[in-house]
Amino acid sequence: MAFIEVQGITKQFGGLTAVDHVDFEIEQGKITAIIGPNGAGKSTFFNLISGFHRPTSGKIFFEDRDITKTPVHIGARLGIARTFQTTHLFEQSTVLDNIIVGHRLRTKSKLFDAVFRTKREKREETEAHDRAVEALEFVGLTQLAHTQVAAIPQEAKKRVAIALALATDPKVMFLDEPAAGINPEETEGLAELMKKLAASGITVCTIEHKMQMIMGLADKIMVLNHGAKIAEGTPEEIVNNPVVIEAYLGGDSVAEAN
Ligand SMILES: Nc1ncnc2c1ncn2[C@@H]1O[C@H](COP(=O)(O)OP(=O)(O)OP(=O)(O)O)[C@@H](O)[C@H]1O
Repeated sequence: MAFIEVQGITKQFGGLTAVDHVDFEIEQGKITAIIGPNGAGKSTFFNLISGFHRPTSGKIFFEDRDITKTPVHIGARLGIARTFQTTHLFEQSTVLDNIIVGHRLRTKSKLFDAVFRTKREKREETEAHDRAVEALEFVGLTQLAHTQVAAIPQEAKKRVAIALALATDPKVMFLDEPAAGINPEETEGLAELMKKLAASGITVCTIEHKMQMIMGLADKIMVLNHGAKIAEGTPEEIVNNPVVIEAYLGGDSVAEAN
C-alpha cells in the first residue's frame, strides 16, 4: 500500500458534492501538488486527508493505518502536519514564541504538570524551545527569531507557518497555497524550501495556484475539477493533457498560464 492512500473519498455539503469519489496515492518523500480551478474541491480534499473534515464516504490510509476517522490531534502525533494561512499567527508575539506555542499545543503535559511545574513539564518546555530553534534555522529565519511577527515581511510569515508545522516533527506536511501573495523571487525561495523539506525526508503535499512554480517543483500533480479527479501525472503529462487544458488552463491560454 502507498504511504498515503485515498480510496473513493467523497464529501458532500448538503446537496453539493465538493469532492467526488477521488482515488489518490501520495508517495513518501515526494512533492505532490493538487491543482484545479476555483471551487474545484482542493481545500476540501486537503481538509479530508489532513483530518479536518470527515468524509461522507471513502477511506484514507496513512502508512497502512485507516485514518479516515482519526481526529486531527491524533493525526498530528502520527506525523501529519498542515500549515494554515498566515492570519493564524500571533502578530504581537515573537517569531520564536509563535513556534514554541504551536509546539506546546501539541505536546502532552496536562494542566497538573503545568501548575506544579513537574519535571515532565520542564523537559517538554526545553524540548519545545529546542525544536523551535531548529525549525527556524531550517526555514532560514534564525535572525528574525526575536522579532515580532507583526514586523516581518509576508514572505517570512509564510516561512513561520512552515516552521510551525515543522516543529511537530511531521512525516508529511500539507501546505495550503504556500506562495499566495508573494512576488516571483520570493516564490522561488519558497519552492527551494519545499525541495529542502522533501530532501530531508518529509513528504510534501501542496495546493498551489502558481502553475510555473508547480511545474518546476512537483513530482506528481492531481487535477480536480468540480470535485472529481480529471487527471494525475508528472508536470509534463499534466501540461500536455487535453482534458486539463480544456478544463483548467482554458483552451488556448496554456502559454499564458506557463
Ligand atoms: N464548509 C463548507 N460548507 C458548504 N460548502 C462548502 C464548504 N467548504 C467548501 N464548500 C463548497 O465546496 C466546493 C469546493 O470548495 P473548495 O474550497 O474545496 O474548492 P477549492 O478548489 O479549494 O477552491 P479555491 O481555489 O477557490 O480555494 C465549493 O463549491 C465550495 O463552495
